[in-house]
Amino acid sequence: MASVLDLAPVVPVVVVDDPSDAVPLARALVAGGLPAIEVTLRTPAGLDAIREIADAVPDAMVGAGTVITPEQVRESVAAGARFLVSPGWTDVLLDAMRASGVPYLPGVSTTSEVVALLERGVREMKFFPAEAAGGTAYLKSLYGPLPQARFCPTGGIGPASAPDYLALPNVGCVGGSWMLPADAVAARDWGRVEALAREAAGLRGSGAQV
Ligand SMILES: O=C(O)C(=O)C[C@H](O)[C@H](O)COP(=O)(O)O
Repeated sequence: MASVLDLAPVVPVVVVDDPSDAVPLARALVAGGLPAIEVTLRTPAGLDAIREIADAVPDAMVGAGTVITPEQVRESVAAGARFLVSPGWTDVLLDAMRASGVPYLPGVSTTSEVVALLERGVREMKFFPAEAAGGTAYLKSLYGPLPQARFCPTGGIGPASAPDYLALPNVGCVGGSWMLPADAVAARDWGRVEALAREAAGLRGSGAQV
């Protein structure tokens, strides 16, 4: 199964309020070079947005974020989600994600959660909330004892800090919403979203960090 961490260096995290924004927004992200898109289920429009992007933007790889129940796992996959991301995990949620047939990233923020996932055979995780939970320093510290765990840090990351995360050997990609500023989305300024996506797609690791 393809790894979510290797889809793209930057995964935009999208909160859709108006379902009619979903397709133009996804087109702008894809045009800017960010094809892997996490649409959160935080808003009621989330599932419809996934469905519309899956149907109308074939070059996008749309996934579902904020997945916290087995029902949301099933609904997301039925709507066309090609990967699943959760902010945290339980065994119930993990079982449903495993059974979904699509790649998934359970969320962690502590060492014990990482160890518990490794114990269950899962090596790829979301690190959330990245900045608040310790940022790059925390991930560097985890790499010593737990080099087999790989992460997609998300939460509070922007264009200035993303290269520092991407330079870490245990980071496959970063997630974030910085290329979707609320005022640009409200104004339906898809050109600005595309330009910010292009900048984000050009970000790479800033050099060896460990
Ligand atoms: O909705 C979820 O499932 C989450 O886990 C939270 C999001 O991934 C982050 O809130 C995005 O982070 P920002 O780039 O700080 O906006």
